[in-house]
Amino acid sequence: MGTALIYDEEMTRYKLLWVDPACKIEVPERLTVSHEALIKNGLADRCVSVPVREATDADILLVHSEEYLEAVKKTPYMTLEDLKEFTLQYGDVYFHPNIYHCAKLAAGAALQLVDSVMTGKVRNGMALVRPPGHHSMSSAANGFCVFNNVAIAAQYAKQKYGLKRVLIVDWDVHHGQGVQYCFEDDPSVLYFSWHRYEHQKFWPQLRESDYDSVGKEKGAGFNINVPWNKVGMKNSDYLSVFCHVLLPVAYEFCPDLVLVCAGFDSAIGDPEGEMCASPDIFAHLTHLLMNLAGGKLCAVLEGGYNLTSLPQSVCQTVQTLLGDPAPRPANLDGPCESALESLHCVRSAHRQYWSCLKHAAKLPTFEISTKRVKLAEEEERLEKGDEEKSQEEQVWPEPPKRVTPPIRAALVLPNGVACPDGCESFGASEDADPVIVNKLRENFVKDADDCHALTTLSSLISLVEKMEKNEICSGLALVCDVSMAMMCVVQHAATALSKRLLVVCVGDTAVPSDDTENGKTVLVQFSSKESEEQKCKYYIPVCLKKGCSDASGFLQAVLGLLLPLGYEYDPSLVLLVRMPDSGVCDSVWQQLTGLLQGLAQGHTLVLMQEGEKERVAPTASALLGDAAPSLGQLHSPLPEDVEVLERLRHRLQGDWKLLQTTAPETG
Ligand SMILES: CC(O)(O)CCCCCNCCCN
Ligand SMILES: [Zn+2]
Repeated sequence: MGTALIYDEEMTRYKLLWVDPACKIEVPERLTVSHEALIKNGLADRCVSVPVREATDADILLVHSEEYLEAVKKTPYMTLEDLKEFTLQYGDVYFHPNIYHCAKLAAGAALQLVDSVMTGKVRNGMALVRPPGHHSMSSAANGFCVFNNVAIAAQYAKQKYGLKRVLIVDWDVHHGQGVQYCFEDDPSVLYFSWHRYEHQKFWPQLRESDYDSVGKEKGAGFNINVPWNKVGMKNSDYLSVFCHVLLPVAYEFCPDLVLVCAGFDSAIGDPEGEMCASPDIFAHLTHLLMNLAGGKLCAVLEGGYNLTSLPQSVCQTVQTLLGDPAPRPANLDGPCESALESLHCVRSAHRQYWSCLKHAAKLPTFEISTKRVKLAEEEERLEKGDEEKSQEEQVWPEPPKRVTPPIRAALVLPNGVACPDGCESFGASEDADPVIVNKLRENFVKDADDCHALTTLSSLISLVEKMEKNEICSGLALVCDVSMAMMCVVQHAATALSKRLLVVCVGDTAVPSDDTENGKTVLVQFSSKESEEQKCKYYIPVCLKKGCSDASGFLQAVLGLLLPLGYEYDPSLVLLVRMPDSGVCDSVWQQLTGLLQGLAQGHTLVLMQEGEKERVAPTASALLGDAAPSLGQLHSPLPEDVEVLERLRHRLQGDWKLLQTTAPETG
């Protein structure tokens, strides 16, 4: 299934008609440069073009009051003076004779997107709209927003499709208070937002935008606010919050649909956000959400005011929705202290609502609050000092071209095992390097005349070579001895490949720990066997009580440990090894295979035992980028597993900064 793109140039036909410094950044060009970039990069014509429609009164009344709608209906007939007068009652927003029409199209576009995804016409999609929506409230326009496009879409989806749970992810740099107010007592809609806050000094300066607004009554726990109390947040800060807050909770919530308030003012260069995250981070944020809700994801444009980073970020998002592997994340150096404090506060505030956070460190409330006040005062003084600090022009490299290899998935299968559609069957190329073959023979093939093992291994080696050259994206091999094949690839990667290898071993087996000494290989093993304590930074045994058979424990380990560590390590190849007795179920296996493709530009090589041929089809579908099946609502992870995870994170966070979830204790 494809990706929908919804855009109509009618939404560019309104603009600010008078002087208002607060609103001058919200210009029609935001939409035109974004759409033109999608065309220029050949992404628009890879999408399914879906037309906009006007939201009906009934649609709008799902969120807004009748009096507000009636008032807005009058604006097309107002004089300039009346429009100015009408605008005065709201904050940081402007009206125009054509904005009501455009606001109906923006909301209607979001609804068209929901229909396209929910009816299975497409898998996911993006709506390029203006005016934005997430600040508008039941009876008020606010922050460039007239109707709350995404809130209307959530109510519409629940009503029309009987959805039980909708996740709204708001990665815009402003707090979508309109969305929060709409759903704060509603446990069927989980609203997640990060936003520039600076201890309530940044617009809209609301007390209820802080981390302790967790939702009300039945909705308690279903509103997650991550305040950024400093500007300059980077890719590491964003990924940390996804791995340690949003994703664990989102998987536990198990939404039927994911809506994204896709604001790109959280990217570098934006005058509003003043953050430093690069546009390609949105490829990863999108990728990390694409295995929720069976891949049903609707992204609706909110903010984004830098006309260079906005189109770049939009292209990164759409290209990922189309299934292209994400670029390797630029050097991730761990979250900053302010982000860690926010992370700690949010996890602590939600401990009581989400079992994945149950063991999150508590907030020593007294100490943290006084520390925060001290920090804020300190910042106040500094702020005074550099009042005149103008926003220096930020520059950043053009996001890397994301070329998809001609072969998406290559499979090395024994005779008689069918190769699923979309995959290429891969055999040892005749020109297998004789030197390598001989070395294999010596090192790995026990009885030298076992030509079957030899051909399989040489196929593996040439497969790895072709992945290295980006001729093949991912691979899957059924081998007679998984451990031996793993050693062979580890050995080859350590010597022949110049880059880093991440080995993810699912299930018990002896692993080549000596090879992890050279820092070229990190090996993470999930099993149920307590392994002898390894002090090595590069061999990480994750011992789970029920091994990989307990979905929630295993998934929390993947989200909270494997992913952050994998992102920080930034391998050029991921080797995913499934042991015969791993006990991992297909849907968890597919989630893992899907999530890991955010690393190494999707270069994932899967090794499985020959006997597991019924695993070939589900694994191949994950390698082809199909969304993994939903895991269902996850029960609490076993306390022992959460304990193991917390201890491991604590032990490793000195070496792996993205594993941190609390600010280092300051003296
Ligand atoms: C969709 C959105 O969240 O991007 C809207 C942001 C509104 C910002 C209002 N204040 C602007 C102050 C100008 N320096
Ligand atoms: Zn914004």
